[in-house]
Amino acid sequence: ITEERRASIEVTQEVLAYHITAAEQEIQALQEATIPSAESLFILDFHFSDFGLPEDLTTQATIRMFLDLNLVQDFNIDYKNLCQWVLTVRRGYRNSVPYHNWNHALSTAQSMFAMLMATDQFQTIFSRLEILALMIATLNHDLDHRGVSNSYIERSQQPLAQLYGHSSLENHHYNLCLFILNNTGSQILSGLSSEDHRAVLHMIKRAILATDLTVYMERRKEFFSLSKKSRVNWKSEKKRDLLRSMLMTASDLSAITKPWPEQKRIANLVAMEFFAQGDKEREEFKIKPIDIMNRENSTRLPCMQVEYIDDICYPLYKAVSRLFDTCSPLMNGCKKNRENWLHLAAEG
Ligand SMILES: CCCOc1ccc(S(=O)(=O)N2CCN(C)CC2)cc1-c1nc(CC)cc(=O)[nH]1
Repeated sequence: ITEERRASIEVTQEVLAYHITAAEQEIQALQEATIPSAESLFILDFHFSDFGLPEDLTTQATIRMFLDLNLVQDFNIDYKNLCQWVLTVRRGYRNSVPYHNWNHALSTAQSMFAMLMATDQFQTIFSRLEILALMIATLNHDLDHRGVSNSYIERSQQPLAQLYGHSSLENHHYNLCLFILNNTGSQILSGLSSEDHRAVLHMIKRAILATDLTVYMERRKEFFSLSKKSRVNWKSEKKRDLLRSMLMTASDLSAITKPWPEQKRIANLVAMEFFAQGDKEREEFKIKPIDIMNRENSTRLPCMQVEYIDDICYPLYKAVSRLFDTCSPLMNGCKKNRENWLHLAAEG
């Protein structure tokens, strides 16, 4: 694309970065708040739901995760910068989008937190830097999501498609993540050596790009065969990169593992977003939207969910549980929801 096109998109990102920087008194309030314990916030539970959690407690829960993973002291993170960073990341999400909003980001980060805290092996497999990268990546992985898929963006020739080509959304999410990390007042990585700083940014980028489902589908075969081995040598960076990517997807899709009332509620938000995109495609491109985005197919939603579980979700949770049995609640929750959706599909 032309230079001025690139420049104008960069300006848009600058303007966006300015608008999402948190307000001073908000930072003050979070900084002075007494952060509740992980137990009182239920953030150690695989069945955690942030439904009904007041906004200010969602940011406090995020701080609690960083504190309990010892990331604040391990990386000398300035506490005020951490507060500003969390509030700015939260503002980076669009609350006008039904599903891909701050609640999804928090839930994704909490699923990663629950897996890391439940599984002693992760404490030995992953370095402190890798754990920092996973927590930053889960919170930032859908920043500024517009509620439409890559294919829509690429088809509508939106600036993001011209700027990034494929995985356009995930590249945008990473670029905003980088913007916020470089923003004065939210530079939580300023205490890292330049070598650690470069390494953690590389891992954050890899982790955010891994949340593109097409990337997951390409790489999962190798992970599934790893999961059938009796022992895995996680010393290899390549294997750990693959594991980090798979755990990103397991966290990203974790709504499918939640107790039925929560899964039902979330699925309706996902459907709202998909159907809204379908409506846009119908009027903008005069095309019939694909099945899952076609509002007329809402009766087919239960069997779409069964397919989604069989094709995308369950195989992943089965492989993760085979390697790390402490994560089996995710597989069991997913299996239970398959029965729930199948029951609804049968009612028809
Ligand atoms: C609930 C409304 C219908 O929801 C779906 C319908 C179909 C499929 S799909 O597996 O066929 N497939 C996925 C990859 N796309 C590129 C093509 C379509 C997935 C979902 C779904 N996705 C998410 C993740 C956002 C969460 C969720 O609960 N359900």
